[in-house]
Amino acid sequence: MTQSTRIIVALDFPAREPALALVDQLDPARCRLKVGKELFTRLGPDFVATLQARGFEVFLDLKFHDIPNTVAAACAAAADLGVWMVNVHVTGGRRMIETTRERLDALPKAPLLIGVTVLTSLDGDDLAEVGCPGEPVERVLALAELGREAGLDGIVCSPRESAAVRAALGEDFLLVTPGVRPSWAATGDQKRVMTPREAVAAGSDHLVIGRPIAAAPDPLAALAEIERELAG
Ligand SMILES: O=c1ccn([C@@H]2O[C@H](COP(=O)(O)O)[C@@H](O)[C@H]2O)c(=O)[nH]1
Repeated sequence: MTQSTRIIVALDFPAREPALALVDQLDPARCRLKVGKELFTRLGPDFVATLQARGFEVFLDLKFHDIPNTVAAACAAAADLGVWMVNVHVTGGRRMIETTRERLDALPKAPLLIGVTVLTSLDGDDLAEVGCPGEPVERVLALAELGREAGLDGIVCSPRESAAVRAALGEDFLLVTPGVRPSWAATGDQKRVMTPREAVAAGSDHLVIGRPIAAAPDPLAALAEIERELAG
C-alpha cells in the first residue's frame, strides 16, 4: 500500500454538488472515498455508482447494527453496489457478524467487512455514561478480538488504539482509523485523535479523513500536505 492509498476521504456533504466539487479535484490513485449516512440518505446508490464511474473505490460507512438477518441482508445489498468496504457495529454481537460473514462469503465478490468498536468521538467518561466503564482501549481490544473470531476483516478504532490492537491481533487484520487530525486541523467533535504520521506509526492501515480535507480552504493543498507528512 502506498502512503496515498492509505487515505480514505470522508465525503460528509449535504448535497451532490459540493461533494462532486471535491471529488472532481481528487484522483483515485491518491485516495479512496467514504460515503456515510448523510450523503447516502440523500443521494442513495446512484451516487456510489457516480463515484465508481470516476474510478474510485468506495467505503460505504453505514455502520449497520440490527438483528443478524437484517444486517446480513443489508451487507449483501452493499455488495451488490460493488463497494470496496462495508461496516457493522461489533456490538451487534457474534451471531450478527457470523451471519453476515456467511452471507458475504456465498457471493462471487464481497466487500471487506469491518466492525466499528468504540466511536472516536467518545472518551472514557462518555463510555461510563452509557454503562461501559473503563478505558476505551480495553473495550476496543475486547471488541476487536470478538470481531476477528466472528469473521471480520478488520475494525474501525481510533489510531490511539492501533498499537495495542496490532500487538494483540497481529498484522493480518485491517485497522481503519478515523480520528485523524493533522496538527493544523481543528479537532471538532473527535476526542481520540492522532496526526496522520502518528497513526501510521501506531499501525493504522487506512486513515479516514473528512473535515481536515473537505472543509479546508484548499482541499487539494490539505491532501498534499497530509501526503507530505506521511512520506516523511
Ligand atoms: O468511530 C468513528 C467511526 C466513523 N467515523 C466517521 O469518519 C469520518 C471522520 O470525519 P472527520 O471530519 O475527519 O472527523 C466521519 O464521516 C465519521 O462519520 C468517525 O469519525 N469515528
